[in-house]
Amino acid sequence: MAPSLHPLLDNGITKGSATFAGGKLHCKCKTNPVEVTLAGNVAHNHACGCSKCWKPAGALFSVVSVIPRDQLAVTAHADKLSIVDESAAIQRNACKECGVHLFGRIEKEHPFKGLDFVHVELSEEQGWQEPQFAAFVSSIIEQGFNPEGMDEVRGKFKEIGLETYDALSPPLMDAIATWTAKKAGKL
Ligand SMILES: N[C@@H](CCC(=O)N[C@@H](CS)C(=O)NCC(=O)O)C(=O)O
Ligand SMILES: [Zn+2]
Ligand SMILES: [Zn+2]
Repeated sequence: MAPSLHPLLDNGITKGSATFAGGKLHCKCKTNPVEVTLAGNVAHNHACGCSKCWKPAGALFSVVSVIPRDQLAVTAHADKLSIVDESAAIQRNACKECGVHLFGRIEKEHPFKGLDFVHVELSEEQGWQEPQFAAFVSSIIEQGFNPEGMDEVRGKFKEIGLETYDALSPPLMDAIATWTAKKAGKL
């Protein structure tokens, strides 16, 4: 059987809505779930194969996107959140009970500072921006995926119309490099 990329990818992609105004994310706790309210749609939604982004059980990839941090509020049970790895650029806030990551925030100087990372599958609302590309695809091997299966994985992304990259997409890599060049006074 073909491996599951992610439930939001395995059966093709559902397009988001241009007029969608946001909604709520919940962790998977049956009682007292952590609630995060997003006051707008997300951007740069993509599949990520890296080892740090939260994935649902059985999925090879995370589906992760960004939203300006001033459009994100923890609206219930914030006390259940804890930062997974304080030393990472992205401080991923996970529910201590169910392990779901509710949001990732960048506090240090970084090209994406000001944006929070979120997983729209934690919402029941429809209309979130659909995944646009697949990032850090080769990183799934680091987590034990058989390298011989990579053609199949990249082929599945191609079938659903997503480009695959082993870092971020070229526009995002260019944005990072531009930020770095400006910081160093080269641009
Ligand atoms: N191969 C590495 C890649 C990790 C990585 O660089 N992840 C990217 C995409 S989420 C990143 O920007 N990480 C910053 C962070 O996790 O703070 C892994 O799988 O752990
Ligand atoms: Zn939870
Ligand atoms: Zn990642």
